[in-house]
Amino acid sequence: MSALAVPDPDVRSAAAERLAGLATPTGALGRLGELGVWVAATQGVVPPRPLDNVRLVIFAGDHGVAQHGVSAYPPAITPAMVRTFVMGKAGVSALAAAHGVHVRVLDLGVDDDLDGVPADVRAHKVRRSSGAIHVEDALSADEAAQAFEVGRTVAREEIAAGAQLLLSGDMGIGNTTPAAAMVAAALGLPAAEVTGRGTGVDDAALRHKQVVVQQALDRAGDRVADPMDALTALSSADLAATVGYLVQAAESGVPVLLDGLMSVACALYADRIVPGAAAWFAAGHRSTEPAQALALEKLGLEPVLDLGLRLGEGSGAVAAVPVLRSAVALLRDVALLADLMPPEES
Ligand SMILES: O=C(O)c1ccc[n+]([C@@H]2O[C@H](COP(=O)([O-])O)[C@@H](O)[C@H]2O)c1
Ligand SMILES: Cc1cc2nc[nH]c2cc1C
Repeated sequence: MSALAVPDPDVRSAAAERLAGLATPTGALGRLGELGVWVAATQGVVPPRPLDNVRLVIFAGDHGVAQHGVSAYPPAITPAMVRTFVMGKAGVSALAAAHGVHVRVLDLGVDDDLDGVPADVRAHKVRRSSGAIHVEDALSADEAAQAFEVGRTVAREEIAAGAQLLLSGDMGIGNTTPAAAMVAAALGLPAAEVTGRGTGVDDAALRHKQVVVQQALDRAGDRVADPMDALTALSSADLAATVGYLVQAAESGVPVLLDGLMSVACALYADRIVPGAAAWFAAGHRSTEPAQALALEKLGLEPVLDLGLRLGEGSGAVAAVPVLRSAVALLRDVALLADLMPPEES
């Protein structure tokens, strides 16, 4: 792979200079100022263009581990929610409608034929459910590569549709278990430090979930040193596709707003596969999952929002879109102080 471009450093400097010259007190725009500079650098232009075409892809799949007491909800929720996204009635659908974000949902590994769901949603299925990671690999190496390529292709399609900002979302009962294992494997941490309550498991189920995550890590062993092998052992079709999507966005120089644990765990792997990819990512929100916080820290990303959200679906990323648009509006539309003041007598 050729070296990854970074967001334009000259444009970043020019944007920082414009920010410093706005008719606002120095530093008064706080994070909004920094975000505007980041968007300008990713676009390669000052002032940045308005983010009119923002596109979310929700990667859906089931997880064998969900049959083993790690979630507060049954796997049947996954296909039900895919149908709900298609109807535009999920939590993320309401947010996306409110904020003018285009939503696409893709089945990578839902354990259901999804009869009656539009063909484009079903066209990328890699397999029905992924392996139960504490006892078997999530995927074959070929399936991992196939899912990764689907993610890349989907990102290219979204970019061809004019995406100025891409968002990644997830749907899959049980997916906080593989995502936590992915983060533990990447950071060399034990299960106890990364495992969270997901959809809200009780104390006993949380302890069991920790054991399951540790079994998965022990089973995968040294293979986690290679990121694609780690995805084969510990992820799923939907998560491997998300990694490919994020890699392609970074390689295409399109900025990404990340969501909760699954999105950020996949960003960690995108940055392992293509070092420097994280420069193209911003964190939409802080989820309640400990592994998400650990992965964000490793990536050097500070979340825009901290609302106690743990919905997934891309909801935290969509909720942060108005903040990013605000940042762009300020850097575009505020006068320069120098234009308002008569030149100083020398
Ligand atoms: O985004 C997050 O950080 C997040 C945290 C907890 C739960 N979720 C969502 O809930 C589901 C996974 O939770 P669980 O308990 O089944 O592993 C999945 O559909 C996710 O979208 C998402
Ligand atoms: C209802 C429901 C909606 C979701 N959206 C993302 N994960 C979810 C899990 C459940 C249980």
